[in-house]
Amino acid sequence: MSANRTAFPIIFVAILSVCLMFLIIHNTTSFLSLLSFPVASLVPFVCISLMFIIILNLAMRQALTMYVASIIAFITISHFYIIPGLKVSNENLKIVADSKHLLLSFITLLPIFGLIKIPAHRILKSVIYLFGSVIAWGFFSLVIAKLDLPILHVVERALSSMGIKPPFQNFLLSPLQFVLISISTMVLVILLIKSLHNVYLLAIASLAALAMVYVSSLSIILFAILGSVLCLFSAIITSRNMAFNDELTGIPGRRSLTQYAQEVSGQFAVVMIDIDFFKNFNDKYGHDAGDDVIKLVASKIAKTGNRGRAFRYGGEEFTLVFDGKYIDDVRETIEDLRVQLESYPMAIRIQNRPQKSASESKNRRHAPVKQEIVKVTCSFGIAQSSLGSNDFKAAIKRADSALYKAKKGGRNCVRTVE
Ligand SMILES: Nc1nc2c(ncn2[C@@H]2O[C@H](COP(=O)(O)OP(=O)(O)OP(=O)(O)O)[C@@H](O)[C@H]2O)c(=O)[nH]1
Repeated sequence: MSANRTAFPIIFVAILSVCLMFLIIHNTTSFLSLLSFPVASLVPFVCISLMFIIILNLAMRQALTMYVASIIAFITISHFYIIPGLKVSNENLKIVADSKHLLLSFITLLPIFGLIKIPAHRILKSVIYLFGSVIAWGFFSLVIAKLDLPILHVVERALSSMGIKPPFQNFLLSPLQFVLISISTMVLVILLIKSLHNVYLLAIASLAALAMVYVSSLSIILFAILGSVLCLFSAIITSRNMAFNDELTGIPGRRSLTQYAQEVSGQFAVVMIDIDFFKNFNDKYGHDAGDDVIKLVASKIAKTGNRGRAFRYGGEEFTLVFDGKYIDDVRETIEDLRVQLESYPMAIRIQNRPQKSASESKNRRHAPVKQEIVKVTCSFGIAQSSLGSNDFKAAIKRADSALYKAKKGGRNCVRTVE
C-alpha cells in the first residue's frame, strides 16, 4: 500500500476533528461569532478556489471530483447570495433553496455519483454528467424539502396513536433526514471497503452532515474550505496515480521505477521478469486474454515478500527491486515466486477467435465468453549493485543479461549475474 493511501485516513480524521472542534466551539460559546465578518469576506475567495478546482479537474477529466467541487461551490454561493434573497421575495421558493435541504440532498446523492464511472477520455460525457447531476441535485433538494415536514407529521401522528411520545424535539435530525443520512453512510462505507481512495467521499459527506446539523455561515464556510481541500487532495492523488501507476495492472510503472532508482541505497538486488512464450499465448487466445494474464502475473509479483518493490517494466516484463539486499538474500524468494506462478491456475476469459469479417467482429461483442484455466511460467534474471555504486541502469542491464541466460536455459528458471 502506498504512503499516500495510508496517509489519507489520517488526514481525514485530522480534518474532521478540527472541523468538529470549530463547530463545537462555535455552538457553545460566542467566541467565534467575533470572526463572522472576516470569515464572510472569505466567501468569494472560496468560490474562486472551487472554480479553480473545477477547471483543474475538467482538465484532468475526473468527473466525480468535478461534480463534488461544483456542488460545494453551489451550496456556498446559494447559502450566502441566493437564499437570503429568496427569503425576502418568495416564501415558497425559500424552502427549495434551504441550505439544510441542499446539503441533505448532496449527502444522499454523493454515493450514487460515487458509483458512476465516466471513462477518462469522454470529456463531453463528463460535462453532460456534471450538468445532469446538478439538475438531479436541485430537483432532489426540492423533493426532500417538500416531504420533510409532512413525513415528520405522519411519523409523529403514528407514534402518538400508539401512545408513544414523539422524541423528535430532542433530535437534531428529522426522520427523513435521519433515514437518508443513514443509507448514504452505509453505501459510502461499502464504497470505502471497495477502495480506500473513496474515504474522501465519506469525509466530504461527514463535513456536509456536520454543516447541516449546525447550519450557519461559519459551518458552510468550513464545509466549503475543507471539502475543496479534500477534492484537491483527491485530484492530486488520482493524477499522481495516473502518472506513476501502470494503467493495465495498477502497479507502479516505468516512471515510478526511474524515480525509485534515485531513492535506493548503494546496495540493492534487482530482478527482471519476463512471461514465457507470451507471443504464442496472445496469438492463441487473443490480446484481451493476454491482458488478463499480464494483470494476474502483476498481482502475484506485487505480493512478493522480502520487502521487494514491483514495477511493470513494459509489455510482458516486470522488475522487482530489493533495497539493501544481496543476490543471496533474494534467491529463495524469487524461486518461491517462480514456483507459485508455475503452479497457479489462471482463469482467463476467452471469446471466439479468430474473427473473419466485419459482421463477425460486430457479433464478437455478443459472443459468449468462455472461461479457461491456463498455466503461465516466467523467466527471472537477478543482479545486484556493484560494490559501492548505485548505478541502477547498469544493474538493470546485468539483470537483463541474466534473464537472457534464463531464456536460453529453457525458460521457467532463475539465473543470476554477479
Ligand atoms: N496482450 C498484451 N500483449 C502484449 C502487451 N505488451 C506486449 N505484448 C506482447 O507480448 C509479446 C512479447 O513477445 P516476445 O518478446 O517475442 O517474446 P515471447 O513470446 O514472450 O517469448 P519469450 O520471451 O522468448 O519466451 C508480443 O507479442 C507483444 O505484442 C500487452 O500489454 N498486452
